Amino acid sequence: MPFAERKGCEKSDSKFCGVETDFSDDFRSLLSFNCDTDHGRFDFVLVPLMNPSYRPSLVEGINSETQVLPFAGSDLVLAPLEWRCRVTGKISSWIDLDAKDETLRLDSETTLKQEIAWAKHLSLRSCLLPTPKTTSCANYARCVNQILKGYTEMELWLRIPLMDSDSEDPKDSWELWNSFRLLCDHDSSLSVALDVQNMLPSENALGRWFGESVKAAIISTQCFLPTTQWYPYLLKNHQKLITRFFHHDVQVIVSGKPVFNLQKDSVNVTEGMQAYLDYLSNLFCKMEPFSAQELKEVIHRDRLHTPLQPLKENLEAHSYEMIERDSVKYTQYQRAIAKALEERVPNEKASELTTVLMVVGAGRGALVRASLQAAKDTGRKLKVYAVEKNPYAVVTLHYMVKKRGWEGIVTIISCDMRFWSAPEKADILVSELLGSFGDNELSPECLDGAQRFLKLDGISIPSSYTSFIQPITTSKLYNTVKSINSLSHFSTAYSVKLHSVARLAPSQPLFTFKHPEFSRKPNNKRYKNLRFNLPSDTGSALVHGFAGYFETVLYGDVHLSIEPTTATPNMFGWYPIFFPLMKPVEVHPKSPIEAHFWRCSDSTKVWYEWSLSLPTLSPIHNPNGSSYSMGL
Ligand SMILES: C[S@@+](CC[C@H](N)C(=O)[O-])C[C@H]1O[C@@H](n2cnc3c(N)ncnc32)[C@H](O)[C@@H]1O
Repeated sequence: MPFAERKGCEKSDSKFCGVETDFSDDFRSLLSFNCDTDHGRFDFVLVPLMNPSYRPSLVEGINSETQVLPFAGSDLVLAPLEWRCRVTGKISSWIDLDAKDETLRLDSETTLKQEIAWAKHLSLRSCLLPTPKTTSCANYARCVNQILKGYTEMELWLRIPLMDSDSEDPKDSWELWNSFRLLCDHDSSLSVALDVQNMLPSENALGRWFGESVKAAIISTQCFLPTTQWYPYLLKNHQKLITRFFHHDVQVIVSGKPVFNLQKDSVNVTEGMQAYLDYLSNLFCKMEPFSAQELKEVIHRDRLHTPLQPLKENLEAHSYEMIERDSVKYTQYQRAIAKALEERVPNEKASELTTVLMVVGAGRGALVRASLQAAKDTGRKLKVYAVEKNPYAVVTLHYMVKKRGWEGIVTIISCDMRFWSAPEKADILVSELLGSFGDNELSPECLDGAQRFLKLDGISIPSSYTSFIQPITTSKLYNTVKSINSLSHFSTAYSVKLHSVARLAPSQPLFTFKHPEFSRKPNNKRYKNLRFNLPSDTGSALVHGFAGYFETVLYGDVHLSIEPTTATPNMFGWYPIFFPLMKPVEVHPKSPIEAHFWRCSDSTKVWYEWSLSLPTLSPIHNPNGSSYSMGL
């Protein structure tokens, strides 16, 4: 029974828990014993499909018609759905396709192909491939790659130890995974099953895996300690790790013999294993339930969206609806406007002076409302111009002004702010033309046009904004872009609610724009190169691209941010932006990443170009905005 359906664990998404078992030729009993009876209630078994003593070279006449391969029972012992949902096939762990011994190598290849063919016959959803014996695993990868290219319905999980603790000279096991998946050209049906042992790598080394395609975590019973009642429990770091796996839809599989809970008289092995499952269920139940907002957003995780272009295209009603739902944004704007009003008009002049405030890009009027509320709260007199170029949003603006009786205070201007001849100058210019990357909805170009009608000592809200970038591992997004099968999609930026990512180094500021900028001729072209160093205990990692964020100073100390370390709490209106790399780049400890970003423009459009110069050179992405640009 999935965790989510267990009593007390009623959460939105179900997580499954499996158990690793030995080979048995009585498959029916094995499954019932581990999944269906009071002895065990696991969701699925990870089990060898073939008798482990089998070696093709030792069997005479294997190809003759009378020879039966030593698989566990016939396909009839389980119903098709049981095979599919309750069994993950474990490919024989003795196989070594890169062995020097030719007989072993050929036996391994034959067995791998036979077992996969059987798993395919049974329509299994997934099979576990044994850990490569060494990093030199080209022949193993070649055979797996042939399988992947021939049959895409089944997932193959490569078993990788989270930490190589056996050898005297421990290697970074991530390298093993990386060699294998590079040889298989990032095939999306190839994933990782991580073996979790007692020793855990550093937090940064662990973090890398959350950007990789990890489908299962196999946790050894040796990781558990006994409570005073001899029930198994995990230490804090293991608890944290397993909870993180739950958050990332990783299936947990318990492996090994039960070590605790053995003092009961009638205890048998599976009752002991049930105690581990109970512990994991409790851990699952202890997770914070999703908030209403998180629940709504789950389906957007790792989904690539085309960033909005509110200047070139008129936003539709549902886009305004989404934008206006984020009440935190408007509260912050209201606070910033209140501050600006108080600074502009001293208390003693509050009843005499009228502040001229222009909301440029007024949309359906939410910032007009926030401005009037700020005026009411501070006791300041206000005259408002609402400038909007989308004629359909203007319809709603008129409706709102009429309904609220604001005709004497609010003037609606249906016009592009860059071309409007204002009848007077403004004290305060309020706008929200910000994209996930700050300037990517062309706020700089629009506000350069609008500052003509701002008084020389006038205030712009926002007063500045800065974009940030950060190198990330995200095999999921990389594979999504790759599946579109066109190089131009690697030269495009996407807005995306990042979930399956590893943030490899702290983000750094990229481009800043300040408003107003009366002192010089506006130049909104930018170029910057940034160096990122991975923390020394991360190990190596693969960079699939850059996550982009923005931070803005609305006024004084009132900020908005989507940069993860300074993010405005409970604000959900913007997802980060993602700049992919055509070819993911391997980064090693102590070798920095050097990224170059350009903001370019011509008379009709603005676009970004990006490239790497370290650790290797990459092509310059999106030259001349050929794949992705923002229309002026
Ligand atoms: C992101 S929406 C924000 C709407 C509203 N201010 C809010 O916060 O709810 C940006 C709005 O600015 C408008 N806009 C963009 N560029 C403009 C321009 N150059 N002149 C006038 N309006 C513009 C768009 O049509 C859109 O309604």
